[in-house]
Amino acid sequence: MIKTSNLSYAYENGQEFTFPDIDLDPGDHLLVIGPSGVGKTTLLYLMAGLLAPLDGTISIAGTDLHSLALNTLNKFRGEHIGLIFQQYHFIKSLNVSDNLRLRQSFPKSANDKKRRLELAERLGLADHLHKKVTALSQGQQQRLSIALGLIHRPKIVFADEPTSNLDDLNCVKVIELLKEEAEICKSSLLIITHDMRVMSHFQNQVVL
Ligand SMILES: Nc1ncnc2c1ncn2[C@@H]1O[C@H](COP(=O)(O)OP(=O)(O)OP(=O)(O)O)[C@@H](O)[C@H]1O
Repeated sequence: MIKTSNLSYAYENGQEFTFPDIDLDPGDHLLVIGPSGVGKTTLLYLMAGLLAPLDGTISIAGTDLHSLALNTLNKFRGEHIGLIFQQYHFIKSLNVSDNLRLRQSFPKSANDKKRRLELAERLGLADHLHKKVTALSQGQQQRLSIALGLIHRPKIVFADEPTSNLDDLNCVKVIELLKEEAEICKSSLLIITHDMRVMSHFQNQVVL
């Protein structure tokens, strides 16, 4: 499902990174761990096609990501990849429900209310659907970010520190939800973390 080969990246200031090869089958889970600043988020952005590699290749479901034209790449990402960002990407003028509905409508038009309610229920957001996103607590915003990454049932889920703002109870809930969703959708799951609470739940780990 995901295969990287000889990946490297350089920021404009000349800071360079080389990454170990990753080979993840459909339904597999992988944790990418390592100290702050080692390039974990950079690797995730490369695999999601948000950054272009200096060298090397990334293949997702047999498609060479960086051979795609920008429009096709955006459509491919929207359809197949679920991104759970460390920094939230919400439309601040919309409420929780409308943020989820907007994500459902891209790239294909879909308005699956049942799915929104089910996911909101499982993430403890059901009572907050009509709140502005700016009125949510940090933990609620993180759970909304997770819901936005999963709402369209992507084949691959990339999650960057999905539990960092969560208490122990919600941390376990989120890990279980990510695993359950991955199981139901046969999705591959790649999580970046340095949260010790997450590490014990996944055997397959790569250290950067
Ligand atoms: N847009 C950018 N321009 C220049 N340097 C950057 C940029 N983004 C990140 N970096 C630098 O690249 C390095 C790797 O950043 P990255 O966010 O990938 O690390 P990380 O392992 O995910 O860190 P953390 O665990 O703290 O989130 C850091 O030194 C960071 O300052």
